[in-house]
Amino acid sequence: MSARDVDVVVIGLGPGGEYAAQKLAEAGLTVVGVDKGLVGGECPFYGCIPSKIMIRAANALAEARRAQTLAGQVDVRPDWSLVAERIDRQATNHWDDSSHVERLTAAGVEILRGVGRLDGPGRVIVDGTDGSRHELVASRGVVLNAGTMPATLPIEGLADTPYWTNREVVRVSELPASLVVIGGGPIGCELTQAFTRFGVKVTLLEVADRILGPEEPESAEVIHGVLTAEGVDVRAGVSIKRVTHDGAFHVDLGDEVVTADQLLVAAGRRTQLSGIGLETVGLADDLKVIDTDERLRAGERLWAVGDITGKGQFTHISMYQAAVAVRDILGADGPWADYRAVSRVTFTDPEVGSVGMSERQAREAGLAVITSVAEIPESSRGWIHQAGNEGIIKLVADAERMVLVGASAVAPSGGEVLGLLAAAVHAQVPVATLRTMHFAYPTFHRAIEVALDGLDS
Ligand SMILES: Cc1cc2nc3c(=O)[nH]c(=O)nc-3n(C[C@H](O)[C@H](O)[C@H](O)COP(=O)(O)OP(=O)(O)OC[C@H]3O[C@@H](n4cnc5c(N)ncnc54)[C@H](O)[C@@H]3O)c2cc1C
Ligand SMILES: NC(=O)c1ccc[n+]([C@@H]2O[C@H](COP(=O)([O-])OP(=O)(O)OC[C@H]3O[C@@H](n4cnc5c(N)ncnc54)[C@H](O)[C@@H]3O)[C@@H](O)[C@H]2O)c1
Repeated sequence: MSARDVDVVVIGLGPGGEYAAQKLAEAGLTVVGVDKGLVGGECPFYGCIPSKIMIRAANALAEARRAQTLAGQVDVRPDWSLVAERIDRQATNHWDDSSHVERLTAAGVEILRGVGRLDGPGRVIVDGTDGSRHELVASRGVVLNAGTMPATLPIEGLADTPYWTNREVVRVSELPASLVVIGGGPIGCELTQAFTRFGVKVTLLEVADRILGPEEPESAEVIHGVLTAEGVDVRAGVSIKRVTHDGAFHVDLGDEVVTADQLLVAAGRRTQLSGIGLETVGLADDLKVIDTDERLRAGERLWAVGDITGKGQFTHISMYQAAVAVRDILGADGPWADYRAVSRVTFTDPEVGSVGMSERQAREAGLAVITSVAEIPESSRGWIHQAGNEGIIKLVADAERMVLVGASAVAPSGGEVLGLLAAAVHAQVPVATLRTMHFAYPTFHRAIEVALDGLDS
């Protein structure tokens, strides 16, 4: 078969690949997008969107329960079928990617369904799911957006059990009475709280000495406390020896066995780069993460975007990087990638928003660090809010330049409060300037003013 000439091939149409393919086609380039699964990737079908629909519903239940202490009796009878139906019909269209395909096709992107692999600089072979085979030569180059899969854990017995990952949990139509969650990262914490609020008895197992390891210890402490108060059995520092299944799951912790109806493994992600032909473009064939420069270039006529770049496994990172790669491919003059002020939100309640460096990272970077923490319940808005007012604002400043290099906002709508702090870190606004701001009364973000005051002490 003779190779076909195109301008760009995008392998993997997750959020970043989808964005790049659409923008490049709209700019007039000949673009072929390749995906072996659902066009749109993890976020719309198995990640952000379905999980946030669960969380929205679970938070509505929590607010209804809080109403009892603030406003009067409420009869709360959770009904998961509303959540399952919303995910199935509204969010994923029964896990059908037609709307994503139509959007790309309308922009002029040709979609090939199948496995794509590199076959030299600018060259791609696609083994189509329909048995077809395509050889493509991309004159501008290839954008790689191969994304991640749930990590598999080498725990004895686990692989022989029908455990859930994020792929299965988004399809749950009936809730179990009890659930063990392995992994206290964002997925584990978000889903633990959502299921708990729907009445599931959840045990959360974390191997590290605390949940939400990369976040500030103060943030993790708030979430640990909230989950525990809601009835979750949170165990940090555990070592799982073995898992068995006989209708129920039995998780052996050495000195104790935890039993539940279902098991969710949310212990990180793994890239899927083996067999993708990295060695044909001069890269090692066993890479777990692909190194990129500030233009997202990974090699000759090769750009890499998204989870595979190791710069943060977030939809907004993937799309940010895709925009940078598109600028480079179209010959623009930047701006190029800058990761100083990456923001992220774990959508527990309270939400954990953070931006830039943690205190630990700032110290490890050798900065002259000063920090300050303000308590949300002690703010006027926190006091008014009462039930569900847990949270903190933590600021991390470089004392030499007196600018914020990192911050956390753990609060009701903490992800929204974070916006102000993200702008401050991104634009390196002097602390002195932030202190002259008007902080509307009584908002949650007004607690930032208190934390700014604390930076002197
Ligand atoms: C439960 C959960 C909740 C999450 N919540 C959030 C959130 O709230 N906010 C947030 O920012 N992020 C969230 N994330 C993370 C987010 O989903 C990912 O960071 C995001 O999808 C970006 O991934 P990506 O662009 O690298 O590619 P992915 O979305 O992983 O997509 C990669 C695509 O590449 C395809 N592919 C792979 N290899 C090949 C190949 N060789 N040939 C052809 N196709 C291939 C796959 O089929 C897939 O469609 C969540 C993730 C999970 C699992
Ligand atoms: N709101 C968001 O933006 C959001 C939500 C969910 C996921 N995500 C993205 O998806 C990624 C994957 O999420 P995740 O929570 O699966 O991964 P993670 O890597 O962030 O956390 C996994 C957790 O599992 C623990 N773990 C690993 N092995 C274990 C074992 N054997 N026993 C017990 N605990 C174990 C780790 O110590 C860690 O705390 C995240 O890093 C994040 O970037 C983002």
